[in-house]
Amino acid sequence: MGHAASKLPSDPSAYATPFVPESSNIVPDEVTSKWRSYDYVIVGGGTAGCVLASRLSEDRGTTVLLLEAGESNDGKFFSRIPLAFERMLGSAHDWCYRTTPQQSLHERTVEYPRGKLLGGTSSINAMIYQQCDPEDFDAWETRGATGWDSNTMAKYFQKMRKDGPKVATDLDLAPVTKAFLEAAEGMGIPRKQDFNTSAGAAGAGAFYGAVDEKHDRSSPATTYLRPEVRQRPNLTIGVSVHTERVLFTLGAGGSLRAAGVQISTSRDGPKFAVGASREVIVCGGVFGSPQVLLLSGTGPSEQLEKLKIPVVRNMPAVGRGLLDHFCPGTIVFRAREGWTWDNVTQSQAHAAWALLRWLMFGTGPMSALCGQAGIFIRSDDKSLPYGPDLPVKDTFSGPKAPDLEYLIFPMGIIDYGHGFPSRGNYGVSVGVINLKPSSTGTVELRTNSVYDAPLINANYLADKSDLNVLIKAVRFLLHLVRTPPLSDALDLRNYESKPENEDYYWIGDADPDKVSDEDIEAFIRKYGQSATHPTSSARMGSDPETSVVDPRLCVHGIQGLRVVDASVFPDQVSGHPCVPVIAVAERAADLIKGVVA
Ligand SMILES: Cc1cc2nc3c(=O)[nH]c(=O)nc-3n(C[C@H](O)[C@H](O)[C@H](O)COP(=O)(O)OP(=O)(O)OC[C@H]3O[C@@H](n4cnc5c(N)ncnc54)[C@H](O)[C@@H]3O)c2cc1C
Repeated sequence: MGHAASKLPSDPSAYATPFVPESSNIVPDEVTSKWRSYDYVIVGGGTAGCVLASRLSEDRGTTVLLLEAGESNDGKFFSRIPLAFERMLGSAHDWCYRTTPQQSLHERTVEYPRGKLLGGTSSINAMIYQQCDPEDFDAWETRGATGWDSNTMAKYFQKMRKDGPKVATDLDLAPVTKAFLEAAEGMGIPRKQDFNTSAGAAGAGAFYGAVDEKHDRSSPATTYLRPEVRQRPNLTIGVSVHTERVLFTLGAGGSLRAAGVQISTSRDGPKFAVGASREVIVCGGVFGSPQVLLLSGTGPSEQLEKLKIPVVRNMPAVGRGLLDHFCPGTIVFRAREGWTWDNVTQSQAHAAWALLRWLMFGTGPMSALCGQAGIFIRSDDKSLPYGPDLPVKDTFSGPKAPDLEYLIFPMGIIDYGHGFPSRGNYGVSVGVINLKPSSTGTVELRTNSVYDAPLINANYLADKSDLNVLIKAVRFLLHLVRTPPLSDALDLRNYESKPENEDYYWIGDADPDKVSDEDIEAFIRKYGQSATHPTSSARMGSDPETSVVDPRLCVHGIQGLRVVDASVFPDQVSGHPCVPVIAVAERAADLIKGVVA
């Protein structure tokens, strides 16, 4: 039964059974029958996990246990402030993953922030609210994800508007952001009032934010798990607890069934087990979910055998097919005084005043998004100045969906937020994002412990097409920033090639008609980063060789085990993935409840 008395317990003895593990992941029925048990055990209280915990516990006769490795989101001040989300990055509430050294990036490792608290990455993200392009979901359906087409997803986008994150539609914009949108319009890119309609993502406009009426972050943790939901007697939420592995029982004819999970609060601390009479639902995110599956013996057998993990089922696709939105870092353009919001990063007095305004009135820069606006275009648009015709693969979701995004930040952001222009220097920063990459990466185990981060090889730019599309995209941006009225806001040089004393305003200072592809390529390789939207490491599909879960999100060949989070995306989305993750979890809840077939 769920534990009504103590909410958000961090001691597993409040809701689980002490357990002495053996090496096998398969446990006899006489052992599992002694465990404390819930109808559903959800592994990972992140974006998707919060949605499922809320929906599945709506029926008071159903017991649900949600297990989150991080702490509660309550009282995390910087998580609440829209403009200050980056203060959460690198904190105790970030898993602080990094990629393995990337061959294409001079062996650099790349940061991979992921939320480690209730709400998961939706508690540390930039709060951009975007449903992405309807063609994304029709492409999923075509790829074998039956039942996930755009019409179906539209119903869940609608449903989440009621109980999910609140949506702010009129957030403040800096003058330079407005100038960007006008310049884009001047180049023939249609202006968008709302990215969340059936018209799709292509166009230029200000983003809506997952921000509530008080201008606080609004996330699955603050909405689906609002206080009255947390008080439900049939819902137990365990925090600061790692799920180490799923445990299985064998049924008639050797059929495998997920029986529960093994959990702990530290590497060497005591272990506990907890049973799931109906299902274990893994919502650990794009790195956490494949890690838990691999530790449970469900993954590529040769990888598991090397780490002496007993193979429960050989599943070659676990941790394969990772897709990420890659960008050449943030490109900083020298701006003139008065157009940007640099004073928030450059002056403590200004930052303090902005914070006070946010606290007292919910207004001012702190109440606005950091990534304020987006320009979504297609790399095959012949009307736009992309420069030399470099070969690029057709990875579009459909005939209208974009494959490039320009994300506008109204201040100088150097080296991915590790620095800002000094006082008196101003900047506007742009993330140039390849939305539909061809290169795929892997998530593998480093060790056989959940306390060691997995090996994440994003494999950036392995396919030349991904490099070419970004070279074209950067050249287009260099043209765009020289278009009025944006050009009035900026103070750009026009260098033909990289200057001797390269500074953080390179490559923005490059002449778009003269800079070489090689100079742009060198910039991309030197500064390239993740746009932090990885997906597809435990893909949905019908073939167990190339996918992990079927279209009902059930793990192939195992009863009572599902995966629900960004890892199941069959392909990348042409935009920001958080809202699609929530909609996927909404539909998963209906699948589990049997409301839809
Ligand atoms: C810096 C940043 C900014 C972003 N900005 C945006 C944005 O503005 N808009 C947008 O749409 N998207 C944005 N994203 C992406 C988006 O937030 C994610 O794609 C989405 O939240 C992922 O949801 P998820 O459920 O797949 O995983 P998560 O939300 O990461 O949930 C996984 C949860 O599982 C827990 N967990 C993992 N392993 C275990 C284990 N073994 N035991 C117990 N618990 C475990 C984790 O702690 C976490 O809480 C951003 C991402 C980052 C990092």
